[in-house]
Amino acid sequence: KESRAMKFQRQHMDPDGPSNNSNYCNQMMRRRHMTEGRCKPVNTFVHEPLVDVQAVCLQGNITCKNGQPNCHKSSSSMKITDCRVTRGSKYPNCDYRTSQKERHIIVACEGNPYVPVHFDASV
Ligand SMILES: Nc1ncnc2c1ncn2[C@@H]1O[C@H](C(=O)NS(=O)(=O)C[C@H]2[C@@H](O)[C@H](n3ccc(=O)[nH]c3=O)O[C@@H]2CO)[C@@H](O)[C@H]1O
Repeated sequence: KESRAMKFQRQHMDPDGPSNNSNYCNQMMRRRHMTEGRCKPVNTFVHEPLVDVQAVCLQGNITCKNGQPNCHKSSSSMKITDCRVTRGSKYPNCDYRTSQKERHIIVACEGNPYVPVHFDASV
């Protein structure tokens, strides 16, 4: 069974990216298995080293969207790509808009070791 930490890495880590091709999201959402059963509506990939994203768990504590107190905001902005499903997208042919950004990320952390398990938002 996939751990929550590994699920976070499968869904949100791509240190080697970004590739500024407009098909990045169409390819990566499939490759990382987020188009099975439904087209995941929104997903962010982070293009920073895993250790840097794991270090966010040690940074500023803030409240998550779901009210839990275990979210943390990165102190610096990070290279990310937002994937958002298009209006014309029809499962199983999931179609995404690819948007490259530099944002502070907000992740929820859990466990021992205390690592990212959920991507809350970018600001
Ligand atoms: N505090 C917590 N502590 C611990 N765990 C917590 C906590 N909170 C939730 N989980 C858990 O995480 C799991 C999960 O999948 N949550 S999810 O909201 O649906 C994920 C969102 C995110 O993947 C994506 N998104 C969204 C915005 C964006 O900019 N970029 C972007 O990628 O969209 C998804 C839907 O919004 C679920 O099991 C829940 O229990």
